[in-house]
Amino acid sequence: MPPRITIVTGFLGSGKTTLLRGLLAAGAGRRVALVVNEIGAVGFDGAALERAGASAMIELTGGCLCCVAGSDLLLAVEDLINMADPDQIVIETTGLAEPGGLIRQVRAAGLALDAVVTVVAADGLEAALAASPVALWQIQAADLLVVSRVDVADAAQIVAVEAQLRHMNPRATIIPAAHGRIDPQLVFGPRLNPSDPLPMPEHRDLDGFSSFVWQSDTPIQRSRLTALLAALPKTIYRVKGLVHCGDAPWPDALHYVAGRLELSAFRPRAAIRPLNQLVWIGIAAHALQEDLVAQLEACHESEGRVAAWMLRYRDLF
Ligand SMILES: Nc1nc2c(ncn2[C@@H]2O[C@H](COP(=O)(O)OP(=O)(O)OP(=O)(O)O)[C@@H](O)[C@H]2O)c(=O)[nH]1
Repeated sequence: MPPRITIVTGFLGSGKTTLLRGLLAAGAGRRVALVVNEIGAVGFDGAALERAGASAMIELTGGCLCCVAGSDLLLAVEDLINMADPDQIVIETTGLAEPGGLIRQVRAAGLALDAVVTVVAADGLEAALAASPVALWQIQAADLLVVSRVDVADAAQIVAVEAQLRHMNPRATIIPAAHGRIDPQLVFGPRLNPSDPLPMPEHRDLDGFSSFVWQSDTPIQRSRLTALLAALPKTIYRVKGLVHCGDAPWPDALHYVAGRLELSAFRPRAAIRPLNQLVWIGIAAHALQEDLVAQLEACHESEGRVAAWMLRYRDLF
């Protein structure tokens, strides 16, 4: 049997990867393979998704699949079938994807599309809608709307967001989720055969967003980095990656979404080099690259502290 396709979309940092990790960890009752599309030239979500139980995974980095011809996607789907013979293939879009383009590509390839699932952060809808028209198109294209971060949003906020979503897309089922913990049957059970996408306005060149990657091989002073992130201009919407801080042996996974920062210890299976790898995404982010890189370089630990850090943790490298 050819695998069935589910598209998981949602604006930058809305919780797509977290949802997938939750679904995989819960055991979807089927072999699930993943195509993960990333805007940045470096992908970070793959390792965590493989650990969560994906039967196979292909990361397509450096741009949005919806903006280019379908060959990359179709090759990835073919590869996954050869690698793992999955029952279900989930395509995780970038946060800036226009899902209509992908729906058309999947249909044109004769693949069976079960559902378009759009993730919306309960405390992030306003910022997403203000940042790009794509956020609304993603909501309108959904068969299922998963409202993430209900564990941190307050009850009134959740009710208000659900009402807004119902207004924007009356036909979609709305499912609340904390850390992606929902019954996989809710996502993989229904075969909804999504309707053909509405013709969307022109969507090109990521609608003014751009990205750059910053890498360095010197540990960072945590307080300086958090101060830098706290003072970021609003046009930088999403930062993600791994950093080694001078106060810890292990890297931290860094997630910054519209002013909200999360740093959490991440135990890698092998040493990570370069030590710091961050993707920066925002409106004309490339224009701020030089300035931000200079600020980041100034976050490095001093030579003396780097030497002490290397000595202390040398067995790990
Ligand atoms: N508390 C809480 N945090 C969440 C939840 N879902 C996602 N997050 C956090 O939100 C941030 C972004 O989550 P991701 O799952 O990486 O978002 P994404 O949509 O895959 O991000 P992009 O691929 O960059 O667009 C991370 O810091 C997550 O830990 C949730 O349900 N509860």
